[in-house]
Amino acid sequence: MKCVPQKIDVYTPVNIFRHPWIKDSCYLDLCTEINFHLMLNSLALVILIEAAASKLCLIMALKSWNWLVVALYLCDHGSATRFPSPCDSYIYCTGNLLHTVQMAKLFDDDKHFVDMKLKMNPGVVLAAFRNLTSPNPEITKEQLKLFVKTYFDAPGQEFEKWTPADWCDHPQILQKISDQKLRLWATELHALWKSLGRKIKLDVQAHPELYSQVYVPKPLIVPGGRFREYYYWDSYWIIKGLLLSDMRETSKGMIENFLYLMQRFEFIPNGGRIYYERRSQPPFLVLMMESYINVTNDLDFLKQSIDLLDKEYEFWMKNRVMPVSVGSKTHRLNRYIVEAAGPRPESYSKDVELAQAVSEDLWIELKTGAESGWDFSSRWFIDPNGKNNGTLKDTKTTQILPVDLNSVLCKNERILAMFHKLLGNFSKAQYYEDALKHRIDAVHDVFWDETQGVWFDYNLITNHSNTAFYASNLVPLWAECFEQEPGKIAEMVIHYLESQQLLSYKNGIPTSLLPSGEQWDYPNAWPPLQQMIIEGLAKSNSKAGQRIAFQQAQKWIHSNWQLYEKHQAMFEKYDVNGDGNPGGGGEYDVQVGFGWTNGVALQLLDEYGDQLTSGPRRYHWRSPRGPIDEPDLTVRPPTAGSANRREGRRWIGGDVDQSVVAAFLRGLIPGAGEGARRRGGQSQRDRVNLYNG
Ligand SMILES: OC[C@H]1O[C@H](O[C@H]2O[C@H](CO)[C@@H](O)[C@H](O)[C@H]2O)[C@H](O)[C@@H](O)[C@@H]1O
Repeated sequence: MKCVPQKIDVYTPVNIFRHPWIKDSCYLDLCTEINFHLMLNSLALVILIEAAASKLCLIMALKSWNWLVVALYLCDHGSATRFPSPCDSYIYCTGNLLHTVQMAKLFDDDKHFVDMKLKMNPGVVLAAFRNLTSPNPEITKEQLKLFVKTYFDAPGQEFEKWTPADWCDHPQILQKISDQKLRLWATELHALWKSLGRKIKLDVQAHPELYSQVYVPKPLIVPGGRFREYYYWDSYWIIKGLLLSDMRETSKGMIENFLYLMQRFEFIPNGGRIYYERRSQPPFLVLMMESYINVTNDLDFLKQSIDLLDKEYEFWMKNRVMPVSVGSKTHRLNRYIVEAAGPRPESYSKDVELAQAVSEDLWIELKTGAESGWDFSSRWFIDPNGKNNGTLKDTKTTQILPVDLNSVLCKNERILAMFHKLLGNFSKAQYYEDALKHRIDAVHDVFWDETQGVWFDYNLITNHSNTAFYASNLVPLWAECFEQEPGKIAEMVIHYLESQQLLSYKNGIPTSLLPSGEQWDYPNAWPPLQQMIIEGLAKSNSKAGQRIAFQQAQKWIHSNWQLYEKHQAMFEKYDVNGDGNPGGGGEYDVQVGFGWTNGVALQLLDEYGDQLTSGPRRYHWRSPRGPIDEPDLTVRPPTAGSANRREGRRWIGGDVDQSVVAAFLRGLIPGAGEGARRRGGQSQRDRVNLYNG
C-alpha cells in the first residue's frame, strides 16, 4: 500500500462511496437509506485501516469531514485504483452485483448483462441484492438467475421502431454498378440500413438510471449483432455509406449525436453505453463532418459545430499527448491512454481471469486497447524485455505511439485548417496549419523508416520502432501525412508491400502477419483498414499504386459478395485466405450486420462500380495508349526467410487449388468499362487513364 496524491475529482464528499474499501458495502444509490452515524463509522473505519497500513497516512485525518475526505484522496491501494471505475454505476460498472453476475457467467457473452434494462430503481435492486447475499454471501446460480430475471429486462428495450425517412428505393450509386449481381447486392446493402437503424426511446432520457444505453437525440445506425449501440469510429464508414445511399438527414443526425456527446462529456466515448464513458475511440468526428460538407456544402451546420470540433481536437491534445525526443528534437505525439480502473464491464470475467496472473494495471492497458479500436492485437504486446512479443497479458497499449492515431490527427489538423478558412477565421486556420506542419515533421522523424519505405509504431519503453507489419503502418499514406512527393512515397510503400508479399492474399490485406488468436491480427482483414489502404494507394500519383488499389478493391468486394451469397449476411471482418470465410479469434464470435462493412463495400462500389466483377472474368485493359503492366497476381505462401514467415503461421491458401486461385486472380486486371462518372470529381478510373496518358 502506498500513499500517492490523487486526482481531486476522484473522491468528493458526494461520491465518497466509490472508495474501493467501502463501495461494496455502501452503495451510492442507497445513500439516503443509510444512517449518517453508520456512514461516519464506516468512513472512520476505512481511515483507520488505511492509516494502520500506511505510516504516511495521518490519523489526524479523522478530525473532521474535510480531513476524512482529504485522507481518502491521499490513500491508495495501488496504481490501478488511482482511477475511477469505467462509470459511476454500481449496477453496470462496478460493485458486488456486477462482479457476482459476471463471474457466475450467467450469459455466454458478458456484454448481455450490462446491456439489460433495470425494472426498478437501482437503489431498490441493490438493496434486494444485499438482502439476498447477507448474511450469507454464497448464493446458488439458480438464485442468481431468478434475481436477474426479477429485476432486469432483456437487452434491446431502449429502442423504438424507426424507419429512416430519407431512405429511398433507388439511390444514385446503383446506376454506377455495371455487374448485375453486384448491383443487386448493392440494393440489398442499401436496404440493410433499415434493419440497422435505431431510435432511442425518450424513456432513456427521462430515466437514465434504468439503462446502460446513453441517450442521444437523433436516430442512428448501429454496427449490428452484439453491437446494439453506436460506436465512434465505426460511424465514420457508416456515414460514408449513408451519404452514398443518399441518406443525408440520417448522416447529419449521427454527426449531431456526436456533437451532443461532445457537449455532455467533453470528448466522444467509445460507444453508446455508460460503461464506455471513460474512454474514446480513434478521432473521426472531424472527418465525418468533412464527408458530410463535401456532399451537402452545409456551411451553416459547420459554423454551428466548429467550436465543438475544436474542442474534440483539444481533448486529444491535452489528454493523449507524449513528448518524444529524436536526436536534438523533441516532438509531441499522441497515444491512447484510459484512466479508468477495474475490468471492462462488457468483458468482465475475461478481464478478471486474465489479470489474476498479472496485475490490475493490465485492465488499464486493455481499456486503452479498446480505445485504439484494435482490441486486441499483438501490436500492443510488449514482453518483459521490451520486445513486441507475448500474449494478451503482455498488452501495453499506453507504451506505444501509434502510427494510425497520429495520421488521423494529421487529417484532423488539415481539415480543421480548411474549415476555419471556409468560415473566415484565418488565425485559427494558421494554428492548425502550424500543428499539421509539426505533426508531419514528427511523423517523419519518429515513424518513417527510409530503408524499408514504410512507417512503424514507436515503443516508448525501448525508444525504438516496432518493425513488425501491421496494416496501420500504411495509414499515413491515406492521411497524406508526409512531405515527400506522393508518387515517390507510394512507390516505396509498394516496394515494402511486395517485399513482404502482402498483396498475395486472396481476400485482402491482413491486419498483421502474426496468428496470435486475437481479432486484430492475422488472418483477419478489417473493412476500415482495407478502405484506408485502397484509398491511400488510389490517390497517390503512382500508376502501380492505382492498379494495386483496384486489385485490392476487387478482391475485397468479391469475397464480401461471395460470403453474402452464401450466408445472406455481411460480417464485421473477413479471413484473408480461402474461399470466403468470416474472420474469427478474439473474445466474442464474429458479428453480422454490419455497419462499417456495408459502408466500405458501398464506397468501393461507388469508386470502381464500372469495373468490379462478381465472377472470375478476365478483363482486358483498353487504354488507347497501350496496356499497363500486367501485375504479378500469383498467390503464394510466404517464402522461407521472408519477414512475414513466423513460427506457427497458418497458411490457409494451401486448402484451395492454387492454379485455380491464380487463374481467378489473373482475371482481376483492370478492365475498361464505361468511364466512371462521379458527382463533381475525378474518379479513380479517370486518374488511372490520365496517368497512362
Ligand atoms: O466487447 C469487446 C469490445 O468490443 C468493441 O470492439 C470491437 O467492436 C467495435 C464495434 O464494431 C469496433 O469499433 C472495435 O474496433 C472492435 O474491436 C468495443 O469497441 C470495445 O470497447 C469492447 O471492449
